[in-house]
Order: sequence, then structure tokens, then C-alpha cells
Amino acid sequence: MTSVDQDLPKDSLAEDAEGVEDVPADVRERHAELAEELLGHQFRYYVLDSPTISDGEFDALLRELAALEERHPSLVTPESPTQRVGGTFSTEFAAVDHLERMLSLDNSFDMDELGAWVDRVTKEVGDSAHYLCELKIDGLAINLLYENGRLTRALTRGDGRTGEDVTLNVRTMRDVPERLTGTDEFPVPQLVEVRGEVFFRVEDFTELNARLVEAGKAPFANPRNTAAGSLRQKDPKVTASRPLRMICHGLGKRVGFEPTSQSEAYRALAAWGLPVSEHTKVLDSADQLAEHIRYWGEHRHDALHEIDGIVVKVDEVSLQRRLGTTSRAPRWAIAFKYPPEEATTTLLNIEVNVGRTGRVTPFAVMEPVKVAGSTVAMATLHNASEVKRKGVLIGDRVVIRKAGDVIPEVLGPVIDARPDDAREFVMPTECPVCGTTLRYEKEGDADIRCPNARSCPAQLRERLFHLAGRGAFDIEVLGYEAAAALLAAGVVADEGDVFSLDEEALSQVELFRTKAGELSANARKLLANLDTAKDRPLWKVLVGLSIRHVGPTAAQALAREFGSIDAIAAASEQELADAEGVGPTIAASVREWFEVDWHREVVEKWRAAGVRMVDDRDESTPRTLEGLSIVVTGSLDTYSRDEAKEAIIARGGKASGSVSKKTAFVVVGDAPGSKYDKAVQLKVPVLDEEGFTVLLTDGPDAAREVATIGADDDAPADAPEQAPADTPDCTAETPAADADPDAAAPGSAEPAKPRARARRARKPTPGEPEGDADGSS
Ligand SMILES: NC(=O)c1ccc[n+]([C@@H]2O[C@H](COP(=O)([O-])OP(=O)(O)OC[C@H]3O[C@@H](n4cnc5c(N)ncnc54)[C@H](O)[C@@H]3O)[C@@H](O)[C@H]2O)c1
Ligand SMILES: [Zn+2]
Repeated sequence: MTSVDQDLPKDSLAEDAEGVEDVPADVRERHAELAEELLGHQFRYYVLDSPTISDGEFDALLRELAALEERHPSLVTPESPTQRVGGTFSTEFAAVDHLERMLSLDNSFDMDELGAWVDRVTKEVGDSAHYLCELKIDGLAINLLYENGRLTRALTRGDGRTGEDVTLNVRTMRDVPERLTGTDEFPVPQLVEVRGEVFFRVEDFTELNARLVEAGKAPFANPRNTAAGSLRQKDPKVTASRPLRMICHGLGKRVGFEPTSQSEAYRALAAWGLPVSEHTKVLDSADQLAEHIRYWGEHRHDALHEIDGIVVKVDEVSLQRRLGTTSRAPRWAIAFKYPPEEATTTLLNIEVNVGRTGRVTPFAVMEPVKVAGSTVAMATLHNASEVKRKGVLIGDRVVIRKAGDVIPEVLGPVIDARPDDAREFVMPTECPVCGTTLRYEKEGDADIRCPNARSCPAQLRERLFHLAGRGAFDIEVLGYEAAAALLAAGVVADEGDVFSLDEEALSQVELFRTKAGELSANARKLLANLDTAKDRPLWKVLVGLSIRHVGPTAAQALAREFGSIDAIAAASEQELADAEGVGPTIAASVREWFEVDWHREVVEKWRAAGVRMVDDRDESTPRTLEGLSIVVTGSLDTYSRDEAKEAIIARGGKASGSVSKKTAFVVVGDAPGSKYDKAVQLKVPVLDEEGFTVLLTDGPDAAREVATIGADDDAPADAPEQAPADTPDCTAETPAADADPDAAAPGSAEPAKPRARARRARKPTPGEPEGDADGSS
């Protein structure tokens, strides 16, 4: 816990208590240094709204200080940052005392610390306490004074005793009523101090930044500090122009209002017209708390605003009184903090990466830093103008963010910490890998490219890696390392040579030789895999060609409509565009691709090596699903995702990625995403795995008889996992996001084929996203 417990066994210390003078000098020094550093950070955070370190780093320093004080209690003074409500007030605003002190919260960072707090509460007040759980909103605290229902004053927290008068600014906020309305149950009290959090909704913040960028101004780095800066403005007009929101989370002094519990107080506030959270929950055991905290840890981004934890409060006011407070925080409440999603680190360099389509992307190389549970050392910077827009210089301290599974992002520099020798990044004019002069493909492009598509080793390596991927030929062994080794040994000049590899060629590659100089087992495996891969369906061949915009979905459409490579190569742009599921962008891209000589040579080399370029319309498989669109979601036991698709396509059906009214069936496996919900909503027939087998063997009529349709109570046994029963209010607005078809659905146990994911290691350069060929590049 961050604060030093006030219940030190003082008596037992009396005899051999250590005086300050007994504390080793280096410990005393470190203590003083930390305390001073923390005060500086608090000033920059609370007064300037411009911190130079992340919250996680601040918390770590504070914990270090608390740990020193725990070991050496004589170091504790009333002035220590562990003993005071952080913050102070600026002379820009009138200083006004709160009627009742505004406290901070003690923190816990894991379940053990939270459990220890619950144990202490139980020890002091018995096990009758209820625990009120709230989202910990990452904003700034505000204290509103209502006298006879009228807003008479609004103060920031300041140092907890004295705040800054920001009444005029707060009056511009639409969430804050000027007058409270009373009800029979909750008449307006004579006086009440209402505490709450002022913040930006994430969406509003993004929009605010978009407007700034459009106006040629620098965007803000994070919602919390921007909210603080927006509220603490000299000119209320500026505050009025910012969409600040508020949610109430506590009370100060009250006259004529005696709630018996905090949750009852929230009902009163809501009745009076004040904003309260929808996500508040009363629980009564440590287990339930753990489940609730776990749930929100996973759904952190479902709230409309940023949250940095969960606040747990003893609900009963009488028990709150018995537990009391320390000098800086109530003993009846505690914050559980989630791992911070932002951190600051040093930008060591900006390097560039050459991707599969030749796009050259700068990326940040940073001092490794832990954020959201993983260590981050690199992050893409997308393109040169993005580097400019972010305003980062090499050598800067930078703020990075990693939210959930999202790739890490550099938010911007900490200008106040910029070193003198920070230097600007210069985009190279030549490909760092092959030396070719870089150029923009079209005027006005954001991305600059290496035009040496055929032989640039970087592009070639990415294409080899891609063609071996699961969405394409699915060649085990041909991972990133193998691709690089084949190129380095010169046994493939481009991807056209891959399927002609033989023992002799592989024996020239060191990676594929044993120490004794013989062909390794891996080499034999590669040859066997290549052989199997020659027989893949046409759509996989198309994906393997790295035609821009042609990912699995487009490739399946092309294969279904044209049936062979030659038919596709011979089709006009118009014919391609007219084909179902193809469209003009893909058509243009396919035509353009076949115009290039060496591309056609790749096709011919593959053909010569025995790669199948035609889908045999296997007449033995009856085309029972002709014209039907079928969606598969979740993972099936007996079919991989691709096998399921192939089975559908072989019967003339269409394996579609999204559910609409036209969908004939939705096949639901384990841990399906929102497609299942959509199917229920649109009353599309839903099949479980058994039903899918019926569909394949006996056709659509038989399948309809075993399908479930519509109502929720018909849901198959393996229907999507609902959120924990004690948090029903969260599920309603948070359907599991629809994941990319090959990835795991959020919250699901594992992806359809985890084995295949893990086996091909890729060098972690933050280059082009894997879906490039399907993307907009
Ligand atoms: N980066 C820096 O330099 C720097 C400097 C100082 C403080 N900080 C950060 O500020 C925070 C510490 O400051 P703090 O003392 O304000 O404490 P805190 O954020 O740990 O917790 C107390 C505050 O939480 C807020 N809160 C949000 N939701 C709440 C809810 N539902 N119920 C009750 N309170 C709720 C209240 O405003 C309350 O004052 C830490 O996150 C710290 O990292 C950062
Ligand atoms: Zn190059």
C-alpha cells in the first residue's frame, strides 16, 4: 500500500525505536531526494497540467518512498508525500477552503494487497460490510458546493484542505446543474458538498484532437491532463469550448442529508439531477471483488472514458465512520490500479523498415520499458509526416502508450525534458536494404517506397514469409529465419523459385545443413511441405502471389468466379470488377499485377514446378450449397477455419465474413464473436458443429431442421460466454468485439489453431501490418 499504515505499534517501538539520526545516511539521502523529486512531479502534474513522467513511474517512486518509511518509521514526517494529499494550488485562482477535507485514495496493485485491505476492514468492523465498486475515472477531482439546491462554488482538490476556485469554469459544463431538483424521497438538502471527477470521454478527446490537427495545431497528449488544463483556464470561454464531463463519486460536508450508505447517496444525487456512474456495483465478498476487477481489467476500454482502476468502498456510512481516515486517505476505501498503459522512455533512434509492398516506414527504437504488462522497445511511426506531426526528436523522452492488445504507439515528446543534443529524423532517400532510390508511387502519397519490388531482399523476404503463411500456402518451416537464409544463400532469386527448391539447393544453405554437412531434418520437412503445398486450392495460390488488396476474401471470390489462374489473367478489368465479391479496386489491382512481366514469370515457374493453378470443380462433390452465403464463427473441433471454408466453397457456397439478412446459415463454434449475436438478432438459422456436418452431407433443407433460429433461449449449448453474473450491466453495452476471423475472439480461450500461430517465428520489426495485401496501402 502506498501510505504508511497509521497503526504502527508505537508502544512496542518505544524501547528500541530508531531515531532519524540512526537511519543510515544513504537511506536518509535517498529519502530526501525522492520526497523532493515527488513534490516536483506533483507540481508539474497538478499545477502545470504537464507532467514529465508517466503515472506508473510516479507511483513507483511513491512506493519506493513508502517502503523506505516502512522500514524506517522515523523518516515519516507530516510533510512527506506519503502523508499528504498530493497537489497544491496555483496563485492564478482564488484559494478557498473546502468545508470538509478532500482526500486521496490508498492504492493496491494486486489481489494480495486488496485482500489484505479486506482482511483489515473485516477485522475492524466484522464481516457485515458491503463493498461498493466503482470505475476509477482518470480525470481530476472537483468539489461542488450546493446551498439550498443552488451551485454556489466549485473548487479543485488543491492540497485537500484548500482548493482553487474554478466556479465560473464549472458553470460552463453541461453535466453540472445550476440547481438541484428535489423529490419526495430525496428533498434538496440545505447544504451539500458533492465530489466528482472531471474528464473527457475518449471519443470527445479524439475529436478535439482531430480538430486541432485540422487547424494545423499540435494535438494533446492525453485526456487526463487535457481535462485538467481545460478546467483550470483563466478564461471560462476556453473551458466552455471543451466537451468536459463529470461523474460524482463522493460527498463532503452535508446538512439536512443523512444517507445510510454511499449507494443510497448516489441514488439521491441522481434524483437531484447530478451525473452518477452506471457501472457502480455493490458486492459482498473478496471473491466477487476479484471477479469484478478481473472483468473490468479485460473490458477497460468499454467505458466511455479512460479508467486506471477500480475503487472499492465500504458502502455503509456507519462503518465508514468507524474505519475513519488517515492524513491522506480514507481507511474505508481503496483503489485497485490496473497496469499503466502509458510510460515514458528515451527515443534512442528512428530507423526504417521496408515492408512487403516496398513501403518504407520509420519506427522508433526505444529504451525498453514495461507498459500494460509487456516490454516495449519498438513502435511504428508510420511515415515521415507522422514523425513531423508528433514532433519527436531522436534523444527525446517520449510518452508511449500500449492499450490491451493494440500495438504500441508513440504519443509524443516530453518537451520539458528535451535534451540539448536531440536531433531531427531525416527520412533516407535510398532503400536501406538494397540501395535503390526511394520514390512515391503517386503524387500526394503519404508512403515512400522502394521500387525494386522484384529483388529488394527486404521485400522478397516479407513476400516469402507471407506466401508460407496460413492464409496462403501454409508451409511449415518456411518462417522468417528460413526465408532470410534462402535469400542470403542465393538459392532463390524471387518467390518464383520457391517450389523448385530441391536437396541440392538446400544443401547450399547453412541453416538447412547439419553440423556434419548433411541435409538437416528440417530441410527434408521443408521439401515435403512444399510438395504438399503445391496442391492447395486456387484461392490460396492467389493469396500467395502478394497482389495488393487480394487477401483471403478477395482471393476466394476470384477463385469461385473464375476457377483458374489463366481465366483470371485473361479477364478484362471490367469482367473482374463485375464478378461477385470483387469490385473495382481489386479488379484494377489484379490487372495491374498481371501487366508486370516478372509477375507472370512467377506464375509460370510455379506452374512448371507443379503448383495447381486450377480449382477442379470436383464433380463428385455435389454443389448443394450453390448461391448460399454461410458464415463460420468461433472455433470448431473437427474443422480448421480454412477447412470449413473450403468445404463450403467446394459445394458451391460462399464462405462469408459478415452476417446479414442474406446469410443462409451461421455456423457457431466455441467462443464465437458478435456474429453470433447478429445472427440471433436477424433470425438467421444458426448451426452448431453437428448441424454443420448435416449441412455438408445432407444439404440445406436437412440443416434447416436442426438449426436454431432467433430467440436467445434457443441458443446452442456452447453459446457465447456471458460476462460474470454479477456484472450484467456491463454486458448489455459491451458485446465482444468482432475479431479478425483468424484471431481469437476477445475473451475466448484460444485461437482456432494456436499451433499454427506459434510455430512460425517472425522478427518483430514494426513494419507493415500483416494484412497489407488486403489493406489500403
Ligand atoms: N505523472 C506525474 O508526474 C504525476 C504526479 C502526481 C500524481 N500523478 C498521478 O496522480 C495519481 C495520484 O493522485 P491522487 O492523489 O489524485 O490519487 P489517485 O488518483 O490515486 O486516487 C484519488 C483520486 O481518484 C479520483 N477518483 C476517480 N474515480 C473515483 C471514484 N470512483 N471514487 C473516488 N475517487 C475517484 C478522485 O479524484 C480522487 O481524488 C496517480 O495516478 C499518480 O500517478 C502523476
Ligand atoms: Zn529495397
